[in-house]
Amino acid sequence: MIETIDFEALRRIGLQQALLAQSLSLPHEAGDRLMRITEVQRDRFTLHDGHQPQRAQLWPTLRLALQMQDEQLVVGDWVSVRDTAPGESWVAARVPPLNRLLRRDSSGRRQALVSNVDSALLVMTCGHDFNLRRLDRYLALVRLAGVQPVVVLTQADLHPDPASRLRAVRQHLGSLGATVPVVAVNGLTPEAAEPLRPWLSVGQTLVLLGSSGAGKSTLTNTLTGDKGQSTGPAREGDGRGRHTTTARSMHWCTAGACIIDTPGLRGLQLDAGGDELDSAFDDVARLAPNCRFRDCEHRDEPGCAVRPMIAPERLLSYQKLQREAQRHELTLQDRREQLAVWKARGREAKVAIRAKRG
Ligand SMILES: Nc1nc2c(ncn2[C@@H]2O[C@H](COP(=O)(O)OP(=O)(O)OP(=O)(O)O)[C@@H](O)[C@H]2O)c(=O)[nH]1
Ligand SMILES: [Zn+2]
Repeated sequence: MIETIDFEALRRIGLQQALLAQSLSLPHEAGDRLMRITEVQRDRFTLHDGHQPQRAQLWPTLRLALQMQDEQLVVGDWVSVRDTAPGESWVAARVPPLNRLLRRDSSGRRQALVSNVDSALLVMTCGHDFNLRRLDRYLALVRLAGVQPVVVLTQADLHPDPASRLRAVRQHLGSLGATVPVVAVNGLTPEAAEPLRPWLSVGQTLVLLGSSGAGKSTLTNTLTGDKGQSTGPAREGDGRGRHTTTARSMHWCTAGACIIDTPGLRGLQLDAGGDELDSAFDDVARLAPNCRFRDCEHRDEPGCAVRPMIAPERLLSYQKLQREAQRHELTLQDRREQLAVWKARGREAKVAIRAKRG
């Protein structure tokens, strides 16, 4: 692929050295091109090469490989695209992503949301949508993937005292606050971009997460100058792009960054076991070894080192998510045990058949 690569153009839409290096070891044919997925419609994709968008379908071998690994291609993935005829293009291989936001769907299966992102804007309003427990859930989702979170409180213009909301979030986050910036904006005005500058420069990729009505699309439209995603970073917009958020899609900020808008995630379930969750709640987990009792649940035990240091709401979030993680681990354990039983039965059956045949 290297001979046809326009690195500058790809860098503008988020390509990093590490991904480029990975792409070189993919199986490829002459003429394959490196592109980024900007939208997914089942087995059809919209892709971009930094100059223009293009459509492609999923190459059958790749479809099979993904199916076998229970994986999906998502917005943000880098892929190689192969043309077999004019107007007939295929996604032939995926560059292993640097990171992915993962959740579990209602049947407990792992589902990727987006990949290869640098930062995640956790969007909620200063008003009715303000919810610290939900914020903790999103925060864990993002920290589990090693992605930089930024809390964005929208509708600051409608709230009598947005500064009090900022304070509430900072208090809630406690020691974690040092690594999680919190800003309040009016998403309808261009000034909303100001406090977000550090995450908006060329080559960066950010994703917007939050419930429906939190102001994600409004912020996207403001940051992209309402250009919409069909136009791409190198061309001027025609204003057609305004979308309703029913699917994830990548857009281009006027300041240069790539931005992925997502629909609200109702009933978000994390894809993490207890230990992984501890790493996402390191503010809590770090203190736990100092509790008097090794199995302290940080509720009303004497000598608890966690409770005095962590905001009560955040501790509740941690305990709730830990319970979910443990249930998830149990389900996985059940499945493994079930599988072992089936395998054993299969072996017994084979033995019985052989014995019968003599
Ligand atoms: N006054 C004011 N209104 C805002 C602000 N941000 C969003 N709104 C309004 O709030 C409503 C919801 O905003 P959206 O951007 O559609 O919310 P969303 O998060 O994209 O919602 P979904 O697309 O359903 O996921 C819209 O009517 C916006 O105009 C803001 O900062 N100030
Ligand atoms: Zn404790």
